[in-house]
Amino acid sequence: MSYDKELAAATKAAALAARLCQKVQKALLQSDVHSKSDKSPVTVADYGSQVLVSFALEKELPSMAFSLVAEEDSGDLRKEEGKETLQRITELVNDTLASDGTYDVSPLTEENVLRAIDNGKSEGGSRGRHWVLDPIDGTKGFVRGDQYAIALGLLDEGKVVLGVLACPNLPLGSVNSKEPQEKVGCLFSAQVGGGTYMQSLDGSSPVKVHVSATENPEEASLFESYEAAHSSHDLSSSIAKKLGVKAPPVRIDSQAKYGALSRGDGAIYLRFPHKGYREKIWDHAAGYSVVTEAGGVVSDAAGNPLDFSKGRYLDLDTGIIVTNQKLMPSLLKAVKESLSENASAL
Ligand SMILES: Nc1ncnc2c1ncn2[C@@H]1O[C@H](COP(=O)(O)O)[C@@H](O)[C@H]1OP(=O)(O)O
Ligand SMILES: [Mg+2]
Repeated sequence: MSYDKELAAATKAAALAARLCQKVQKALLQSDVHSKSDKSPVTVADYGSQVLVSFALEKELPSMAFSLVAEEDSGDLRKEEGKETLQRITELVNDTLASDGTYDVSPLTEENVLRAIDNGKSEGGSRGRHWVLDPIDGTKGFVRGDQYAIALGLLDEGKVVLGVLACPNLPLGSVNSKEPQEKVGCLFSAQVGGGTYMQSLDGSSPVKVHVSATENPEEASLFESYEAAHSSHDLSSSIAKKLGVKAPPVRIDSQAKYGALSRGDGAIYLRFPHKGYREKIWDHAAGYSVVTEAGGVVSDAAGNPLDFSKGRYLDLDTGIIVTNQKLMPSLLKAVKESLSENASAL
């Protein structure tokens, strides 16, 4: 089965949302120290991105039954204290739609905006089709001026069948390059059985990408979260040592890690959240599709495949590990040993 139409729609939707996020991040980084500590720009961009994805998907695929599992809901915006934020989101969404020019529509009202956000309330599950969206994945990176992603996947009968990752700050060349890179802004897209493609966010033609083919951990570079609060750096350091990985870990925010891995910038991604954290499907669905279609393998720490059919959360054994097919057996062995030796690292 082909998901060409859905993939084209998802690509348009994510690229449109990325424009809005870029606008907000630029203003945020130019603002003074006082307003940098203000959390509202990221809130406005988060909601705004969700509105544009929801709006664009409905416009592009009017005949598809619409279900969206997304991170934000409109509860806070419907309260008195959310009024000003709602106004700012509505303005930003309308500005982005007008400057983009793809959709010739009259400006959205605040009620349209609230409804578009609430489209994201679906619970997902193992039946039918569900879009899965993280409107800004990696909010900490977004605020710091680093990496973040707009991550959109599609589930069909509980399986991820396509994924799009818009990474506005990811260089088109390797993240390991020592040369300064002028071109930034990548969009990765994948559908089941169709491979993974990367294009520049400003619209170059897509090129097919593959994960690294290395069988030698000494040559492999390893990705992990920038934020130590999101994933145990101690545990990944112990795993890297066991495997014989030589290079220091590369720390990147968001699902941009999956994108960079899918084109072979690194060969391993380790994610070990601290005890009690529950992974959400929108934090992995798009990245999972992009990496697996590029030839990679994604599993939990026990080697089980990820199950996206259980609703908004992933039920996992401990962590998420990603690499190529050849390295997976030795990676799993190192993960199991390190987990039993360092259980307290989580
Ligand atoms: N305590 C936590 N442990 C693990 N992940 C977290 C935690 N808090 C937030 N996250 C989520 O981790 C993801 C990004 O992590 P990283 O950049 O480290 O890969 C984001 O989805 C982020 O949420 P959000 O999407 O709201 O930023
Ligand atoms: Mg996220």
